[in-house]
Formats: sequence, C-alpha cells, structure tokens
Amino acid sequence: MTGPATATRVLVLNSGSSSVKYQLIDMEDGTRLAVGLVERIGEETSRVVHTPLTGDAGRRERTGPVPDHAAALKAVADELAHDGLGLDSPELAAIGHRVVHGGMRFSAPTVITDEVLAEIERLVPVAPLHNPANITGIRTARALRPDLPQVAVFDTAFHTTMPEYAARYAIDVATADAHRIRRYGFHGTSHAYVSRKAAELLGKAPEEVNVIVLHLGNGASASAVRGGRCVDTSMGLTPLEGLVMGTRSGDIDPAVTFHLKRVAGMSEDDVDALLNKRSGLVGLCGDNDMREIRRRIDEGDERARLAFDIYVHRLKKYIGAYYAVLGRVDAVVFTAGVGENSAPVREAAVAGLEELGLVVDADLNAVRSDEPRVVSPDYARVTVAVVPTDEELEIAGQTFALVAADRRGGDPEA
Ligand SMILES: Nc1ncnc2c1ncn2[C@@H]1O[C@H](COP(=O)(O)OP(=O)(O)O)[C@@H](O)[C@H]1O
Ligand SMILES: CC(=O)OP(=O)(O)O
Ligand SMILES: [Mg+2]
Repeated sequence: MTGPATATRVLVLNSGSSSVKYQLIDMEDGTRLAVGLVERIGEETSRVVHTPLTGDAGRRERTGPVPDHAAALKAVADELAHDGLGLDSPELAAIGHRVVHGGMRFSAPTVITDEVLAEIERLVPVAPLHNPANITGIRTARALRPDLPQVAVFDTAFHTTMPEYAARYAIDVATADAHRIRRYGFHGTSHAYVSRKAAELLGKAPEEVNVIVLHLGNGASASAVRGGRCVDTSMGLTPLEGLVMGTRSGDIDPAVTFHLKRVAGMSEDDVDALLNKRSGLVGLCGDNDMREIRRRIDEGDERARLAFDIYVHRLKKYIGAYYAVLGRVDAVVFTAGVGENSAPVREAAVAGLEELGLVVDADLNAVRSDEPRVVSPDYARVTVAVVPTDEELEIAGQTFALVAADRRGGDPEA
C-alpha cells in the first residue's frame, strides 16, 4: 500500500476533542506548504484559520458553525483545495493521523487497515474525548483518498518503554490484566520530539541526557526520559491522571468517585464529565486559559490565584518525583501552549528548588520566541529550557519514514 512512487508530501491531521489542527509538509526538505486549525467544533462560533505558506495568498479566517468533526475535515479539504493543495493532489504520499490511545498493541507508527481501525475503536472507552475524533479524521480521509497510505502515530507509543514497576498500578494483578488496566501515558509524540530537541540544545546525543519534559497544553503531562527512553509519565490508563489541566482534575483519590456516586447521587457519566470537563483550572476558577487566569490574578482575583497555585504545586511535585526517578537530571523542559508561553508558570514551578540545581533567570525567562531556548543562568547545575513542540512535524516524519520503508520493501531496486 504505497502512494505515487515519487510523492513526498504528507498531510498531518491532529484531531482533538474540539479542534482539528493540520499541516501539509513536503518531506523532501521539510517545507511547510500550509498550516491550519478548526477550533470550537460543535459550537456556533467555530473558527477556521488557514495559512498557505507557498505563493502569495495570505492567512484566511472565518467564524461560523462547524457542527462536527466530519464537517471540520471537509473544511480542511476545501481550504487546501482553494490553494491547489487539495487531497486529490498526486504529490501527496500519505496522510498521518495523531491517534491518542494505542493500547498495548501499538508501539510504532502503523499503516491503518480496517483491522487497525477496529482496534482504535475498541480503545474509545479509555480515550473518550480523543479517539472518536481521531477515528472520524481517519474515516473521512480514507473516503477522500482510499488509494493513499493512512498512518496512525500514537500518543502512547513513546511510553511503551516504561518499566513494569512504573506502568503497573498496585491493584489485583488478575483484574488489571483481564481488563488491560495499566498506565499507558499520552502526548508521547511531543515528549519524544521535545526530549530529542532538548538534547540538541545541550549539544549532546539523546542517549547521553536525562530530561524531565513538562507538556502543558489543554491536556498536560510530565515525563521522565532517560537516555532518550521514557521511564515514567504522569498520565495513566486515560489522559485524566497526573497534572492539573485546563478542564481535567489530574491526580485524585479514586474514592472521590465512589463518594460522588453514593452520597451525591451522581451517575457514572456525571462523574466522568465532572472530572474530565468541569475540573482542573476551569473547575477551580471558571477559566481554563492561562492568559485569562494571569490577567485576573493581576487584578487581585483570589480564585484565579488559588487555581494557579494548585496548578503549580502539582507541577512542582512531579518535577521532584521525576528528579528522584532519574537520579541525575540534565534538563527540565517546558513545552506546549502554557509551557512555551507562560513565564510565571515556569518561574513558579521551579521556585525554591535551588538546592536541586534548578534556577530560572528572570530576563531569559521573559524572552518570547518560537525557538528552543535556555531560561536558566549559566551557573545552574540543571538546564531549564523552553522547547516549542511540533507534534505535526514529528507525525509527518514518522509517517513518511514508514511509507518510504514500504516503498523500498515493495521495490528492492529502489
Ligand atoms: N501567551 C500565552 N500565555 C499563557 N498561556 C497561553 C498563552 N498562549 C496559550 N496559552 C495556553 O495554552 C493553552 C493551549 O495549549 P495547546 O498546547 O495549544 O493546547 P492543545 O494542543 O492541548 O489544544 C491555552 O488554553 C492557554 O492556557
Ligand atoms: C492526550 C491529551 O490530553 O491530548 P490533548 O492535550 O490534545 O487534549
Ligand atoms: Mg496539544
């Protein structure tokens, strides 16, 4: 199953719970041909932003209802077609899809067959906000280009190297095994990319460095990466465990759920919605955007202050925990929307950790840039850095590598 033998372009679809991010990249030289985003899917005020990066056409933006993910994918296809970059292009080699949950089975990028798709569907109960959106993306793209290889790149793949003692919950083994209950971890594509870039920033090979990666977006997770391999991560069976997130609680005593059902009369679905959609920052203060929370703090808002403090306290605990797991840490690296943009979060997360060699330089931390950068002073024992993540580029790279290997397999002369 290969695309046209000389095609080098990859379309990447990163379908989230309420958004689709996409990029069209030519893998011959890594040139981005178009990038875009459909957000607030399902609301009246959905927004489509498309930026062609070839030719003279500029950024286009429109607001209006995009009812569901299938409609969002249609909007993406239309925007690309408008610039002559449509899905019918013979230069397209493959479509790469971010798939959040790959369960036990997928530890590498995988060409999507009916059987692979069925397995991704089987995992919906453990990634209810994410896998359904990924599946719609895959189905729509396959319908538009049934001849092209469609590749799934799994959020869970990078974490399959976790040792058993980090991946297994301390519950009855037979029950856990019967239901495949274990810690899988997510955002792996980002953790892999960012830890590799961090090694580059340090001027070392990935094998030589130990890194703590803090991926702080809407969903947020931390990982401990030893010599390029993940040894622990904060998300678990589902993307609910670990850090405080935009709308998710992160770590919580599981007995809270029994209590809510027995005492507050909530159903399973009520509790699920509470912990996934009405908790985290939004549950604590009504806002999940860190910019808005900082603005409110500047105005003296106590609820916003407390939400920020709870967010940062959890983050600091994970930095300490992963420091202990790794023993020696070369770098603590911040990434994703909050990690890349919020200097106050970075500063507060390492405040008081000087004894661990962790310090942030106020001037360096205030720099705004799209480039990987160090924010700790020269004398610091541990480098604190900001490395912008690029899940789409990483997915495109892994997708194209698989297609290229397939081509070579199909034609030994190639
Ligand atoms: N300039 C900024 N300052 C602080 N936080 C920001 C800024 N820009 C974005 N963010 C935060 O980043 C979040 C989105 O992160 P992102 O990684 O794009 O999320 P996701 O990919 O999970 O949708 C926003 O909800 C907001 O809290
Ligand atoms: C797995 C996960 O939480 O993803 P996102 O941050 O895109 O919601
Ligand atoms: Mg993200």
